[in-house]
Amino acid sequence: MSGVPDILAEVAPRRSYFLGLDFSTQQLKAVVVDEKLKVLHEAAVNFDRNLPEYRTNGGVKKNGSSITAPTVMWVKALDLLMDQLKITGLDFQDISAISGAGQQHGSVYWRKGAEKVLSTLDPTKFLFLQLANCFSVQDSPVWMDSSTQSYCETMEKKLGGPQKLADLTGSRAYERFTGHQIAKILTEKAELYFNTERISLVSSFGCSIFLGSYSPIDWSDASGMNLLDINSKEWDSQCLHMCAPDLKEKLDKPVVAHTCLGPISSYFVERYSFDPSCQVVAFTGDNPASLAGMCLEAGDIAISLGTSDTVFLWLSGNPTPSLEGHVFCNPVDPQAYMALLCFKNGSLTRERIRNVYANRSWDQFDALLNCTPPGNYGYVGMFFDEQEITPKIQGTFRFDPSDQRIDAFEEAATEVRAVIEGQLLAKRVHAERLGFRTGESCRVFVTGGASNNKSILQVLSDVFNAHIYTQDTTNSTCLGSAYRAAHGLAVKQSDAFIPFNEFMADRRPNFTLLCSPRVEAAKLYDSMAARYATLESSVLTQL
Ligand SMILES: Nc1ncnc2c1ncn2[C@@H]1O[C@H](COP(=O)(O)OP(=O)(O)O)[C@@H](O)[C@H]1O
Ligand SMILES: O=C(CO)[C@@H](O)[C@H](O)COP(=O)(O)O
Repeated sequence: MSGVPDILAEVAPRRSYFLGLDFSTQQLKAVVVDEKLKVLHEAAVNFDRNLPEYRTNGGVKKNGSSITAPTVMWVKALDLLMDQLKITGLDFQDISAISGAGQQHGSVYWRKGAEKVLSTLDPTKFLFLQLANCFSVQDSPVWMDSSTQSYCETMEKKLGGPQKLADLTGSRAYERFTGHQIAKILTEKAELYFNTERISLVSSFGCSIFLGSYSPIDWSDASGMNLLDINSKEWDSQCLHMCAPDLKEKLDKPVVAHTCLGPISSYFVERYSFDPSCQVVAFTGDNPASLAGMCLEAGDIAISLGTSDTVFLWLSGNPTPSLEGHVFCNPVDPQAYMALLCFKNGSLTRERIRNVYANRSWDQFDALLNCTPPGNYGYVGMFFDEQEITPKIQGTFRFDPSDQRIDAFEEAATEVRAVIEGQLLAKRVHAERLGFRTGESCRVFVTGGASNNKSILQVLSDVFNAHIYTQDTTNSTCLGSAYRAAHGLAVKQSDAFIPFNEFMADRRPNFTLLCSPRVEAAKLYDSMAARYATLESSVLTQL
């Protein structure tokens, strides 16, 4: 036993379930866990497939470098998701607390008067019909957007350079970070900005619907805006003023992520028979929630292979942000931080190559990957279909064994192995720059859609020379949200903060060892990582 009192049993002697949600790029997902935090139900609504009327591709709409998603689509997805959960036989009365997550950095603009609508929703009607007119900006900018370069330059310049901004907010200026997206809306659509009474992140937008009033933004997701002082955990007034007037009021005070914000809105009580005392715990970013779902410990590294690929780890002690990657406030420990690297060209790039070379089939893709040896006979590829984040670069770069740039590989299998090796070597090279050391004693925890693919995971194991672990569900974001709901409720019922790792001690999820590194392949990737780093630098200097 951990010595932590079983607060869940004390507060809720009957069934006590927890609902975790994830408003991610391509889908809205949910997981329900029981009092032991074991998964009972999972559900998902895919935006392209289940809501074709919004005409998204991969959950988003592209207009050059501006990338958005229709805000009301996420609301309609929630209507569908709740109905899906209902038909699993779930009794919503059993849910003691809810939390959730959202794709990071994306923003939602609530029109003046929208909170009134939120708090007086008619339970006989769908949410999307009632909230359709509540958004002053119809299409929310999302994390894939890269249209705010000039705003980024301005902020870095005014703050005394990129490192100064990173020291303050955890990151240098990034185009997808919300402060710059808000500045762009003010410049291009001022009347919409002035008609906005509240700006939410995707996470706090989802939370607001469950609360029936505006939810504050939690510290962890707030760290992805270039607006929060990650040391004081307050908005930085200089950064706010640089982006837009009255922004402090439109954002409200950020809160620590485990905050219980209040009971669920009467809409959900009346429409779905939730218990009126069911608590809503602040939602956070999808990567922070995933860190909670994987119960990461110091020394472990997590890799999420979702729409984006991300690499993240728990940071103890004082944060030392650099010009690459991000430092976010930790979602489960108010004193700690997490480091994150984001790669925009993740699953969608792999999918494109699968569609062209492997007949849209992951089985055929795997067969091609497995018929080529580690090292790909010396061929290397970098595939940045969209402008990459780490590092900032776009285009396709293929090299032969003597490092000469070539236009195409001769074999489909070479292209397939090149995309996987290139993506995974990039993760290793950039994680090492953050101070991470690969090696047999290191454990890599994987999650996200592509972590279903064992052939890809074997390459990951060899490239990182590390053992690869997965959970029973590849959806650690939802799981982390459900854990955070349970933890937030326990903290509310307790007199003192309960460390998350202690709280989870008797409830930790199962991890399965899926792949172990092969000695010869791992050796080969040591030298290939150095070669990849040199090739990447040469590409960057030639831009
Ligand atoms: N067997 C597989 N091999 C490789 N990739 C896969 C496989 N199954 C699903 N995926 C990828 O998973 C992606 C979705 O991952 P997910 O974590 O659900 O994304 P998000 O949370 O960003 O919406 C899809 O774009 C798909 O390419
Ligand atoms: O921009 C980032 C992190 O900084 C992305 O990781 C988004 O948070 C999207 O997440 P997925 O939908 O790919 O999980």
